[in-house]
Parts: sequence; C-alpha cells; structure tokens
Amino acid sequence: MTLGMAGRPTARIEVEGLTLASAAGDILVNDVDLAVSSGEIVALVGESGSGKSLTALAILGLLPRGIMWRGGRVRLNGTDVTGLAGPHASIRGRQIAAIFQDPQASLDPRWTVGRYLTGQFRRYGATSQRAARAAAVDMLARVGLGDPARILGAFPHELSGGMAQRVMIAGALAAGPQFLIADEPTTALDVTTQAQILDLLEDLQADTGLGVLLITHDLGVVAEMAQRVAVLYGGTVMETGEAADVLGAPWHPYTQALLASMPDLAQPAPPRPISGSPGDRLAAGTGCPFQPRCRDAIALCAQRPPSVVVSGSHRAACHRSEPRLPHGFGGDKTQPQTSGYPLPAAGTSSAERRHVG
Ligand SMILES: Nc1ncnc2c1ncn2[C@@H]1O[C@H](COP(=O)(O)OP(=O)(O)OP(=O)(O)O)[C@@H](O)[C@H]1O
Repeated sequence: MTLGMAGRPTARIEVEGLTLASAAGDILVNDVDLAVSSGEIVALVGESGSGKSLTALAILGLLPRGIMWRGGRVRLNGTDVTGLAGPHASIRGRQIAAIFQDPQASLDPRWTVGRYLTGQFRRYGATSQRAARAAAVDMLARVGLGDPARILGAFPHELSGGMAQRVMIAGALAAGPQFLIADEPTTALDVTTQAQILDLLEDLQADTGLGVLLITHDLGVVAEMAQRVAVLYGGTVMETGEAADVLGAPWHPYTQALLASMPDLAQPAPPRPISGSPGDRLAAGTGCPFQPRCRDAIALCAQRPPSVVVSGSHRAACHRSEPRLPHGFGGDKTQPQTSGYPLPAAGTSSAERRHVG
C-alpha cells in the first residue's frame, strides 16, 4: 500500500474486465475496467439501463438473482474479492459501504433510527450499547442532523427524504469504511435537498479521505464533484478519464450527445435530447452499442466493437473519435465540436484540484 494524501495509506478498488449477463444470455455489463482510490471521487455516469447499478452491486458482492458473472475481477487493496461469499465478504462489507437512491426503502419501517444506528455501531466494534449510542449521536451531528435524541427515537416514516439519506450515510460510515459507493443518492430528493446531500458527501469525503464511487445520470453533478469519470452506454465504457478532460473536450459522440442534452443556463440554445432511447443498442461484441443512435456512425460501427483511442488517462471506445485537447489548449477545431461542460476548474491540472492524493 502506498502513502497518499496527508500521509494516509492509499486504498484502491480495481475492477478489471467485469462482464455480467442475464439468465437469457444477454451481456448487460461488458468488459468494464474501473478503479477508485482513497481520496478521490470517481463518477460512473450514463442513462437508465447502462449498467451503473449492476457494476456497483458486483463490487459490493450483492448481484441480484438471475445475473450471471461472465468474467472479470474485483480487487480491494490488491486482494481478489471477486464473488459473493468466502472470507473476503466481511472485509468488503467493512471497507466498502454503500448508499442507494431511495433511503426510506432501505430502512426497516419497524425500527427507530436509534435501533438501526446503534445496531450498525455494535456490528462494527462498539463494545456496549452505551458506546454504540454515543457513537450514533456523534455521527448524527457529523451528517448534519441536529437534535440527535429526537432523531434516534424517530421511525423512518417520520423523516424527510433528505433526513433519511443522512441517516443512511451515518449508518454507512459506522464501519469506518475506506470506500463509499453512492448509487444515485439524490435522485429521489428535491433540488435543494439534493445540493445539501451532495455538499455533505463532498465534505465527508474531504474530511475522511474516503474513496467515493458516485453513480449518477447527471453530468452537472459530475462536473461539480468528480475528479475522474467513466461514461457507460449499453454496459460498455464509452469514455473515461479526468472529469475536466472528458467533460471539457469529450471525444465520444455519446458523451457529446449527453452534454448537449443537458440544459445549459449560460447558453440560449435549448438542450437537444439524444434521439432514440437507451434501449436502442447493438448487442455487446457485435459493434458499438451506441451505433443505432449515433449521428456520427459509419458502416464499421455496426460491424466491429469500437477501437479504443488513448491519450494519457483519457480513453474513448469509438471508431470515429480522435484525441482532442481541452478548449483553450489549441484543440483540433476541425473535429465536429460540441461545447464541453463549463467546469469550475476546466483547464487546471489534476494536481491543482483538491482531493487528488
Ligand atoms: N435482476 C435483473 N435481471 C435481469 N436484468 C437486469 C436485472 N437488473 C438489471 N437488469 C438489466 O441490466 C441492465 C443494466 O441495469 P442497471 O440497473 O445496472 O442500469 P443503470 O444504469 O443502473 O440504470 P438506472 O439508472 O435506471 O438504475 C438493464 O438493461 C437492466 O434491464
């Protein structure tokens, strides 16, 4: 293990060649590579059905019935933790925590917050009920929930969506994990609460040096929070790299189309939805999954899986993509340009941005 930010050891999740299929044999996640280190936020982005949640569940060892593991490995700090059972399950449970879209549904309606949280702290090392309760009170304050006595006595239906998600975050952090997988953690919340929960996640990540895998369909959230991003379509990584590079100068037509489909308050032009639906895709291995919806497609795109274009850590799987430099760096202006997302730190090097260990 190497030393990272502030001398803390750097932990790492590595996913290599993850391939998952349905019982009917359809490839749902195709040869996905992904890595998350402590101290960074990595975003996994894509439309509904692109394979984001299955990738997360595979890392957690929580794949639903009917999903078949066809290939690939998950490593945690160099140890192979692939699969569901065995001695690694508890290591993974302790070191990789997760929160999901619908916090109310994740909480048992019959249990008070206190019972849930003290149970979490007991499970992860508190030696007495009293110590567990004290830890729960501290953690509630840490996740921004004042009046802990009242919250501990509340049942899930008495909490707002934002409060319930804060409780879930408190429960997830009880184990003192190295990683947090946040699967669409704000999708079910109103806009103001979304921003508050994302701020909280960012603060906790900065304080603790957690590695965060943030699953979202919202490129605005990626631009605000993530250092690195992987863009999925049809279970395949279409483009990956530093968020500033991928969103500032996207190479892949799918990333470009996703960006163009977002409302941009600074531009008078209305957002352009991507034609077709996420269900329109070529089967994995036959060609580029995005070919049926791609405005740049050529015959080859339906015939052969996309070739990978690489420049540094920036990669795109596309027969048509060529590396382009971010705006302001003299990029190739002869390529069809889709304006990149107005990143807060566009053009700054990764070393200049915070959180990067
Ligand atoms: N239990 C299951 N059995 C069969 N197919 C499934 C199952 N779970 C997911 N799938 C399929 O796998 C594909 C990827 O699903 P996944 O839930 O990972 O997508 P996602 O990107 O997380 O989408 P969303 O944003 O809607 O959650 C989809 O085509 C979905 O229909």
